[in-house]
Amino acid sequence: MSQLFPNKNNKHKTGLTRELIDALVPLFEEASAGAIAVDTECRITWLNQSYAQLLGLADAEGAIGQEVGRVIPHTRMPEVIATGKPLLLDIMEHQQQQLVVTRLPFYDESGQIVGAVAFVLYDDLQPLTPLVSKFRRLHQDLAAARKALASKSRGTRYNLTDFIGASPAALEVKRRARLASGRDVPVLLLGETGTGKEVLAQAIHSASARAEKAFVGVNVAAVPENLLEAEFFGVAPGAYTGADRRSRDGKFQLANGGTLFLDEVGDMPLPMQAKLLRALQEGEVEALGSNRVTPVDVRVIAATSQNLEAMIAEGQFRSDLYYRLNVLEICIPPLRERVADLGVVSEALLGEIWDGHGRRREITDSGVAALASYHWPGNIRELRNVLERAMTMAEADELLDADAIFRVLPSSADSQPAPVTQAFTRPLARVVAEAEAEAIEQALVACRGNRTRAARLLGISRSVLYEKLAKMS
Ligand SMILES: Nc1ncnc2c1ncn2[C@@H]1O[C@H](COP(=O)(O)OP(=O)(O)OP(=O)(O)O)[C@@H](O)[C@H]1O
Repeated sequence: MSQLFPNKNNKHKTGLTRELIDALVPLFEEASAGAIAVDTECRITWLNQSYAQLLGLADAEGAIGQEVGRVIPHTRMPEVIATGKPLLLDIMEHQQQQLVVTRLPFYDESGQIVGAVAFVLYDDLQPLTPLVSKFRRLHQDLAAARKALASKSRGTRYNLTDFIGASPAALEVKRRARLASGRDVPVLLLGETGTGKEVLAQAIHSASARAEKAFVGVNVAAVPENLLEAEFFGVAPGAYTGADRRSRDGKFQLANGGTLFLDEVGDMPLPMQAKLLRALQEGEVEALGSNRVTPVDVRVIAATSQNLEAMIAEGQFRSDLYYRLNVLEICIPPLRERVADLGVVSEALLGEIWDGHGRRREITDSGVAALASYHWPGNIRELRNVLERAMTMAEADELLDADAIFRVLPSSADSQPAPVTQAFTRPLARVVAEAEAEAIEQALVACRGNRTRAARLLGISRSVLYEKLAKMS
């Protein structure tokens, strides 16, 4: 006697009997838009007339004995036969129409699969539109949430396109960052505060072979000296007496397989420098209070705004650690040295700020020129604050022009670069080169980075401008 469910070991007395099937199949057949049955070799044993019509067949008889995949290319009947499991609700494409199908396996009394039957429940998805679009929306939300979660668990928010800038200096930074992504070597990022060292570290990780693994950042300057070792190498269970006897992973273990970002590495005390060097040389760490070493595989990206070479000369930084960290060095220039980028960076930042505030603002050329008059000791972080203040202070729909910028710009007295202590007389070629570089930068600012317009303004050809820019970088 055939059944719709297996009856192995006689445990399930509820398998559908032939009588029930005989009663149910006509009911289903009548209610559905088509019905089909196949044997264990996936050959069609039965096909009703309405399904034959739906499939565009001249008659049902002609399909009997044929392999089901030849008649219905997207069928999943072979899967039902292979797994013995029903597919209760599925959407199947057939000649550009979508059919809602239910497929059930058929068993004999001994629990052997003998075939499968399928019913087309709907051949018109119109009535299901609200359900289907809700499903699609939920699906999209799920995919977006998964993506956000994955990048959060990896600890990164930025990739290389987030490092804004098109000046020769910025392009060189990006070129070196791309190089760093392709090589699994330590990187040292040098730059003043707010120049984007963390942005770049994350971008390098995101474009590297370790991208799917963790990016773990630690700001050395922010961790009290006596906690640094535990922070880096973790704590074994029971290492401390008192309340917290549990073990805790250190940043090295958390970053295993991925990237460890050591921000403000110049602030690391000498004893900790020795321990870090050992961990990097040996590729293993020992948790505090443990006598076991654990192998770790981390790629280190270190960053500092300090002059490490001067610190080495003063005995404040270990030269062996410096050479270990500085396999590939990337110097990020301060904003005042790439004023040609002020326009594009401001526009990008205004876009970001706008996302948070709901009001879009544009900056005018005179606004950008006003920004160029400032020295930007806090670099892009400071520029962001200034633009945010300018946006808040501006009248509704007011463009950010020079007036709007000067209203919020710190006074230039606070920001003048340190006086240059140079001999007054300098070689003429140098003076000319500096004047030329200044003229080019001013033209680029005036034209908001548009090189064709800048070249026209300078009265030189575009190719000569490119040549000069390449020499300047
Ligand atoms: N080139 C850039 N393009 C776009 N945004 C940038 C860029 N550089 C920095 N920023 C923005 O400026 C802020 C500071 O960047 P980040 O934290 O990477 O700087 P940092 O050099 O690591 O600073 P610090 O040394 O103070 O930690 C962030 O909001 C970042 O998004």
